[in-house]
Amino acid sequence: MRLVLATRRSALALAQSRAFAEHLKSAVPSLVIEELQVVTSGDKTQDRPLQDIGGKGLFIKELEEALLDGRADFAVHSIKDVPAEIAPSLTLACIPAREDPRDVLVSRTGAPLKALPEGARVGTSSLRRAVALLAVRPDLQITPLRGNVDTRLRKVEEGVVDVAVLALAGLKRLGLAARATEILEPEVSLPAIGQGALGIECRVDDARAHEALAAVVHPETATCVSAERAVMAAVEGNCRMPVAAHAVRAGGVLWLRAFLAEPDGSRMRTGERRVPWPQDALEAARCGEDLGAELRSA
Ligand SMILES: NCc1[nH]cc(CCC(=O)O)c1CC(=O)O
Repeated sequence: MRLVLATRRSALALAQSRAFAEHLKSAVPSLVIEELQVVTSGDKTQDRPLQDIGGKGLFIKELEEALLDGRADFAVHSIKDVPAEIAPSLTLACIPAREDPRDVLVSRTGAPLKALPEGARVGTSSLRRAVALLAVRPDLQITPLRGNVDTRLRKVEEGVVDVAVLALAGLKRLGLAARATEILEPEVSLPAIGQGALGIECRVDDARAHEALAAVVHPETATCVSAERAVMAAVEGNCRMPVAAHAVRAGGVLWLRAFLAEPDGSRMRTGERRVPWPQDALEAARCGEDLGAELRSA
């Protein structure tokens, strides 16, 4: 069987798409995977904060078009970039095992968060990361920092910022984990919804793709991501609201933590749920919906 994989062209997108393709091929040896590289709207506007560009799904729209017009059979996304609602004839058929979901600091001097000098410039365009770090270190100066992982690392080296906040998963996939100077535990920086996980999207009615992708579904990750994404849907999360949700399996329990704040970082409210491990993704989603509704109305 032959399937065409659609991917963005950034170094990170190619690394994770190719690693996923290898993983899928080892699970389904008869599979031949071809790669289709697609440029998305999100890739064309590296210099502006995403929340100013507006619009959801900036990193997936053109990939979805390739699926809809049959140029590709499945698309590999960082599920963090996939909005709550996707095109009706498309589905997230597969969530494979998650990479480390934590954020990290890359600081030029190597100083950890606690030891950064007063007023240090922290590069991040993520409202979630800004809110989390300012809660611990209100003196820090948050500076917008977008672009691919290598661009952001370079801005630290050049001294444009003193420190950048990145996803450890992205660094690991690029073989750059050694650049992290501090891992931020979820207690300090609660990961983004779906961080570290991939989402594989295909046509609802494509039985061949579904059958192949089923071989690499990771049920535990899928359950956690389902709970996290339900928080996003319930708070009607858009890029202007700092929002985080992170679920883990702790023995027989799903432990879901989340926060929501106003766009200016004020009124940060946090919440959590510990429920018996859900039977399926739907039950996990109900838990996330419930927590999201609580945060929204708080
Ligand atoms: N915001 C962009 C983005 N989307 C996905 C990742 C990599 C981490 C992941 O796969 O969740 C990154 C980079 C980052 O946040 O540093």
